[in-house]
Amino acid sequence: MGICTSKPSSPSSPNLSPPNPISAKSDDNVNNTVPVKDSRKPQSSNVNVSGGNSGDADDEDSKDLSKDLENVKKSPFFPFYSPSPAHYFFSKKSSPARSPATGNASANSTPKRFFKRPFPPPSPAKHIRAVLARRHGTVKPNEVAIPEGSAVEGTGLDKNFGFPKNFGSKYELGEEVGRGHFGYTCKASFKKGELKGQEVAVKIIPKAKMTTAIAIEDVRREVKILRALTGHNNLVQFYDAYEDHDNVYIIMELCEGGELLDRILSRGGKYTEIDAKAVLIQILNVVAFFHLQGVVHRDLKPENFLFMSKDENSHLKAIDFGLSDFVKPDERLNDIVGSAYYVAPEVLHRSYSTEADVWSIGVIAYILLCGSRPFWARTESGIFRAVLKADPSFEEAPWPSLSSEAKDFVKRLLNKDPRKRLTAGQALSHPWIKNSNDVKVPLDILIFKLMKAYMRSSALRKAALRALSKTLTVDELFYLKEQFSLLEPNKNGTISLENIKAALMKHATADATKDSHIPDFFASLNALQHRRMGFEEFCAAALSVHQLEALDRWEHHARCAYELFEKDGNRAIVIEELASELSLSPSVPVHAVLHDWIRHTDGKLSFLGFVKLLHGVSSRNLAKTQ
Ligand SMILES: Nc1ncnc2c1ncn2[C@@H]1O[C@H](COP(=O)(O)OP(=O)(O)OP(=O)(O)O)[C@@H](O)[C@H]1O
Ligand SMILES: [Ca+2]
Ligand SMILES: [Ca+2]
Repeated sequence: MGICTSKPSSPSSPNLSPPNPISAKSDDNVNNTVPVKDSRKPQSSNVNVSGGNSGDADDEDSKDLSKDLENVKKSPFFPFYSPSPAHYFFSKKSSPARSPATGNASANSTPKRFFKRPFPPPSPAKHIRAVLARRHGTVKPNEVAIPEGSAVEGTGLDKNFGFPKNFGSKYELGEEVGRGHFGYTCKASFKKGELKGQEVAVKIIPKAKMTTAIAIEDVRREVKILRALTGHNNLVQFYDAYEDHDNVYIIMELCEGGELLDRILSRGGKYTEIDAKAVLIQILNVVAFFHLQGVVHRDLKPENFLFMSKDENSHLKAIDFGLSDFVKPDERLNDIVGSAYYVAPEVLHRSYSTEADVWSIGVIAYILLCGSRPFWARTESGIFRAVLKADPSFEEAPWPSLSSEAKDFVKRLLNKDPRKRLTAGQALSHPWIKNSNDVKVPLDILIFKLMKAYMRSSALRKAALRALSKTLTVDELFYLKEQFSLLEPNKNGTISLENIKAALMKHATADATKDSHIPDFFASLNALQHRRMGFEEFCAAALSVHQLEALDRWEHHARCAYELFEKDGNRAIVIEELASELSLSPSVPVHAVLHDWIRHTDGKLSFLGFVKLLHGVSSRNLAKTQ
């Protein structure tokens, strides 16, 4: 498409910056003992929440070590431990790491130190301690967090959910099939009527465990989101919710194939690329669906995906919306939620949205392909440090024998910058995935966010984006073509505001989206009311500059685009006019800020100005860079 002499290379080549081979970080106290916990045992006895303190938990696991080791020795999975690829390389910029030997800073002193013993395989993940502390109220350190059998009355909390109360008369409760931190799940069957004898799953959440308003709100939202999200093949089907004095009962379809975690373990940790892809396609599909509905799951982990049957090729279903929430396209959430091994860096920084789920899928993908966790430490704070600062290794077995596309895929999901991370829809368009059977790229909510920003941009920025869109490669265009066709253009290959509205209404289930975002979104596209958009303009509107910037060939893209912009778009502009094009507020010192954006020889936009313009500027972020 572009006129640059050298075409950008295919994105299938690994294109993320290599890990920083500056120094290795050894996690404090990591000795590779194995904190495997059995999720099937009642967990209240091993939940330790230090009174509302989400900070250092370094002592926490050590207490359980001997028990953990015992569990591991007994574990049938012990022989499958693979050598760990997860040694961490910290960047020069990272804060000094404590050396276990000296307790001193050692960030630059131990290049490429390897852990001597293998990492443990993935084990059931515990929730972040801050999550539990907020949900159970302040408890003393090392105390059992949940006051067993605490009275439902007298707490001052409203534990009425407004659900029907006749669970017992409709269902016959059967054996327990699974257990998590908040609830346990049993089989049940209809007592009478047409469906008599038909089996369902019932997640039972004891009201005694709902000791805070947040815990109660979580259950309300869990049911609300389950009700709102219906009709996806990879989502557990919700039937109804009941309550009585003691419990809430969530009735769902019964998944009889067990958790993805158990399947990973029973396979000895590793999946072939083909098998991993089959799992990841289903996960990405359903997560793209959540995101389009304005729902962020916030607790994606292998325990929260169930197979429908024991069959090898069984369908996978997402479960457990206990920590999920609605999020509007421009909104950022700030509560730290999830399970430590899977939590995204921006969640720990308390400013995140749907991209955080994609990070968790990156962690799952890493585990599927190599059998180890990308970010591991024996303590919660150690895991957090790794998530924030370490680059997972792609150098140890089996990574060298895996395809470069597989590695590129995982790296692009584990990009620490959420703006540069692929979305679920883009991940389904990645070269590693896109040619597999059963891949249908779903409508991506990112397209709408980007189009909204484009419609609000100045004519100059639109011209710059148009130039950049002409440098896109075949692989990048694949995703945009898929998205464009989902908006159902007319015969001339153009889309209107009506097409966009219709596509959103069709792909987003009404219930969920009413609560989230669609009405404001349409308002922002009003400028499209009297015209149609062709594919070329759509590419300019829906390309993500941040994501292109994450590629090795970004410089090339940008230079080519600037050449095109010089031919068709660049023009002489004075600083005041540029400031007004950018709608900068009068408080921005425009001469100081925009000085280098304009070429002094001819008064046109410089390369720097062009790149800045591509990113889109606001008075706020300009003020920040000052
Ligand atoms: N529909 C279902 N069919 C079969 N088993 C199920 C179903 N839903 C849940 N389970 C089983 O029950 C377990 C606990 O359910 P769930 O994950 O919803 O509980 P939780 O207490 O919220 O978990 P967590 O500790 O991860 O927050 C699951 O891991 C799974 O083994
Ligand atoms: Ca769960
Ligand atoms: Ca849960």
